[in-house]
Amino acid sequence: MFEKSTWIRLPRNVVVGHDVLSEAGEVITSTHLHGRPLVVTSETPKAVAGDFLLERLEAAGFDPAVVVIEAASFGAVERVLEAAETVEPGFLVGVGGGKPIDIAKMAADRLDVGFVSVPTAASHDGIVSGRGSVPEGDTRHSVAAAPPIAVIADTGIIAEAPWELLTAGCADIISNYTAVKDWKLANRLKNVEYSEYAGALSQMTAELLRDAAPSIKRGLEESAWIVVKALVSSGVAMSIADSSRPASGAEHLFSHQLDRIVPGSALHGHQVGVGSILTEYLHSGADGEWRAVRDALASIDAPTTADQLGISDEAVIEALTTAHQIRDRYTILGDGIEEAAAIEAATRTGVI
Ligand SMILES: NC(=O)C1=CN([C@@H]2O[C@H](COP(=O)(O)OP(=O)(O)OC[C@H]3O[C@@H](n4cnc5c(N)ncnc54)[C@H](O)[C@@H]3O)[C@@H](O)[C@H]2O)C=CC1
Ligand SMILES: O=C(CO)COP(=O)(O)O
Ligand SMILES: [Zn+2]
Repeated sequence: MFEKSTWIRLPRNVVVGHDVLSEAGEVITSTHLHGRPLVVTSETPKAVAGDFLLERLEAAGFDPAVVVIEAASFGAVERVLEAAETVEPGFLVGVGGGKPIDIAKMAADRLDVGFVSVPTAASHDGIVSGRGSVPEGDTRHSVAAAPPIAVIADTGIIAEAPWELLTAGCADIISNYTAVKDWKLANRLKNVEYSEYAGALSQMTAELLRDAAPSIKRGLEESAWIVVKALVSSGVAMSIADSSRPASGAEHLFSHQLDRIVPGSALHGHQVGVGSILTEYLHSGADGEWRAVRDALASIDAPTTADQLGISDEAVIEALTTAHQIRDRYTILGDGIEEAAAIEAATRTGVI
């Protein structure tokens, strides 16, 4: 008897383009979300988009409230839940980079209300995904949550964000190459469930972005458009898989470990990009495809070395040799690699 079943939860409205934040009231109304919006944001995103969004929501007849968070932590989720006790929101809106969006997503899930994603930077592929990524002690959780009901990505705002945030988003996408390789490896060696559709979509997204690299230029709104579309596509792959596996392998474990060892040194996307060079080397060897990964990163101006990340060689080696401990996710790192092997990989690829 056939007993398999699956739920694929995807956003209903994905609205991308110039000045679309002006239409926020209309976009949200069309999703049939009701009640008070609770806007979850951080300081800069509030200034560049949050305050304007509050105005637009009021103009559309909503009575919004706002909570400002600083970090991606379970404590921040609790702060939003506390704010929700008085606001009694009908839905949550995450405005910002990956951190406020993840917090709003997880808090909405806990409150069992809808969630709207308003990225102010194309810096990560959590814009659309049904996951939250949160550090806790010496581990990093990939928390299941509902994906946004609507995404409002204003390319005017995103194009004005610092260029580094856009190159970080590109690198987060380029890292899909190695994430998919790790996922396939885990399927072969550990019988981890693998989705051909999610894997193919994730890989194709990285390929399309690599091919579009010549059109991705500083200060060009068209570039924000290209990158946001790729981030949406990558997030959909995670929703199809119901896991961050299509977009997060050993290169992400490496980055999560750097967040612990040298917190705040570099952007998530930049760290996973450099991690991808290293793990591609571990997958395919000295004559393998690590140069293609490095060149793809360099072509969009993303860091390819520890120096460019602003991270010491020692931190890179420590992160690479301990990344497998971050979570129970089988990757090319297996049960851990020897320090000598890590030094060899980092030296041969020019990362250190
Ligand atoms: N849930 C998921 O599937 C995914 C989650 N993530 C998570 O997202 C986070 C990384 O995202 P980031 O956006 O790099 O972090 P972030 O939210 O800390 O943003 C990075 C910086 O950009 C600033 N910023 C954002 N928009 C700006 C604008 N328009 N102008 C000027 N500054 C602006 C923020 O204030 C912050 O200082 C990590 O915690 C990562 O684990 C990343 C990928 C996928
Ligand atoms: O960053 C992610 C995908 O780009 C997902 O993060 P996790 O590794 O926490 O699942
Ligand atoms: Zn990522």
